[in-house]
Amino acid sequence: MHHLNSNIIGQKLELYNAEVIFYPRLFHQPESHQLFTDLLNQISWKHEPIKIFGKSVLQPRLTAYYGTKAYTYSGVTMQPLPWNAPLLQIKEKIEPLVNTQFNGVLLNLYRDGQDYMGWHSDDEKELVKGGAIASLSLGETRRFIFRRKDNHQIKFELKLADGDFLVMGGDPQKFWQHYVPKSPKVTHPRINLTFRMLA
Ligand SMILES: O=C(O)CCC(=O)C(=O)O
Ligand SMILES: [Fe+2]
Repeated sequence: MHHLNSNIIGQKLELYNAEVIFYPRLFHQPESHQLFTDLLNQISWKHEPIKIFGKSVLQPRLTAYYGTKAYTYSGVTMQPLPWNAPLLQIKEKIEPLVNTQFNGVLLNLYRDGQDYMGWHSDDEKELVKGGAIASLSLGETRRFIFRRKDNHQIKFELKLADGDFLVMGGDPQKFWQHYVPKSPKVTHPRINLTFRMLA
């Protein structure tokens, strides 16, 4: 059990050398549903390319980036759009909980189970070292899997459902990667937001 600056209690996950705290259903209905709809309508969703081994490839999901600092992610520099109302609504709830201030948020829209995110660590050099990454999931439940970088057989799986909140602190990105696999049976969309602190 982990107690952070409020009476909301999260579960600390037992991941080697990582500080990952899970808050199931931090947001619930009707607020989570209202946020999902507002984000779907008010975020400027784009189908953007990334660079893989120097080649430009469309990402298998829609994305957006908001905040106050530019962010280079998978070889592409994103200029932030200014915070909007639903993002501020979320930011104001999570910042006291995580006891930190975020200046950027990356949004992913998984339109259905064909959309996914490949294995990666969030270790871009412009992220503040040791800064937490705070992830909120809305809409459809999707699998979220960690694996150790030094032994890909060691895995840890979560199902991230509507309103679930996950804080990756300490240095999980150094020892672990994570991904959101395809889920062919899923037909409904999911939105994920990862709040970040950029130097
Ligand atoms: O959709 C998710 O839960 C993960 C998103 C993620 O890993 C990222 O944006 O870096
Ligand atoms: Fe990530």
